[in-house]
Amino acid sequence: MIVKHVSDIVGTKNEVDTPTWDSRRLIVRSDGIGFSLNHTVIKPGTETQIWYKNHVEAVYCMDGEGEIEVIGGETYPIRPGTLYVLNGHEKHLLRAKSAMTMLCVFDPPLSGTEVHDADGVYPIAQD
Ligand SMILES: CC(=O)NCC[C@H](N)C(=O)O
Repeated sequence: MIVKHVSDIVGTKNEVDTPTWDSRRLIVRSDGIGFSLNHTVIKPGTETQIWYKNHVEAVYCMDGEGEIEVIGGETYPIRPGTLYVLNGHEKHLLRAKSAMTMLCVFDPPLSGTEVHDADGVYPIAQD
């Protein structure tokens, strides 16, 4: 059994704070359970280009408002209760009108320290 509190993660290498989002990696690859889970805050007034070509990500919005634009596709509003799953590895733009608190699940799991590369991609974790 694994029990953690987000305060155990804040300020460690498994909190990744970028100009557009702050991600607390609650469950990581080394936990050995086959997926990872982040508590992520998307900063208000930001836009982030993302492409999880190596992962499937499920995102559940718990607070805040914004939108996701699939590049070459549709734009969907995000509000508390919205779930989206990037099961087609869609390139997208994530925009936050207000601070959005998101629960993010990744398969395969993140090692915990990943940041986006220039294309918005995370590598496949090796450690
Ligand atoms: C919702 C989203 O994709 N945010 C970008 C950060 C990422 N999900 C993470 O928490 O590592």
